[in-house]
Amino acid sequence: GAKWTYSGPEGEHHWPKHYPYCGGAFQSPINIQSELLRFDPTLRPIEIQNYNLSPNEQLTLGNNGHSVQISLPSKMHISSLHHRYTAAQLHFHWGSSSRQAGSEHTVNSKQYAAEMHVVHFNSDKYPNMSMAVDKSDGLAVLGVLVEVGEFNPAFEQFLKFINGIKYRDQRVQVPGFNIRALLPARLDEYYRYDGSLTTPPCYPSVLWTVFRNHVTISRKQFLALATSLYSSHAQDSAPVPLNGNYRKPQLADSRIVLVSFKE
Ligand SMILES: NS(=O)(=O)c1cc(-c2ccccc2)cc(-c2ccccc2)c1
Ligand SMILES: [Zn+2]
Repeated sequence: GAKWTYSGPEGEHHWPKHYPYCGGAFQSPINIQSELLRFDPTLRPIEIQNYNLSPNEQLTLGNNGHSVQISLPSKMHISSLHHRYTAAQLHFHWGSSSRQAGSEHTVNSKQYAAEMHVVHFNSDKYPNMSMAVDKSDGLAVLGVLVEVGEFNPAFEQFLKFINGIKYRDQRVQVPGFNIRALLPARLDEYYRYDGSLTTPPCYPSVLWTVFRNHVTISRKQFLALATSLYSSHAQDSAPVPLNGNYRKPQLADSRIVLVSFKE
């Protein structure tokens, strides 16, 4: 589709011109505020299958010009929702070296350094991601808030290859690793709401699960993420740094955010 960016004339305020859903309802991300929360005792712990990948498996690590993403094998899935949601890819949103705040979801207006999204599609009802992406029950995304702190060995499993994908459309193969280790310890504590893709075309097709607990990466790891990549192609004369790739919180309207935990 048409180009879109996170700032300037193709920035998020202009997205609805080419992508009407971006100006519609049920948009993500949102500011998760205490006043919006409602405890829901039916929210079960997230159960994931086959996230522990062998190093013999190869994953594609790529720079799509808007984020760094890792393709995921279809044996990985979420088994605790009403339908099976099969993993497709994971990617990140982050700030910059001068602004260490780049998460999409905020919690009581606190913006974290970065955010990871593990994208899954409803494989019970749709044959592939493309058929699921614009359906109201099509996608389930696991959101993980990332703070700068302790070094994270799991993040290092792909960050160590990031200089191989500096430019748009570059891809490298990396050995599989335990994707579960990228998630917080507790999969039973999370925020839940109906929302959208946070990038164009902004389809309102995402069941959002944002874990209550953040993970940490070291400052050096954050800088690797925030300063290694360009959104421009290798041959482009003017390299455009890739950072600040987060959409700002959208109006929650009358949406309630369900929580799986009491206090
Ligand atoms: N941020 S997100 O989770 O809502 C999201 C989901 C998907 C997505 C991926 C596969 C199937 C369907 C949707 C793609 C992106 C994306 C990020 C950067 C550049 C372009 C697209 C972002
Ligand atoms: Zn995302």
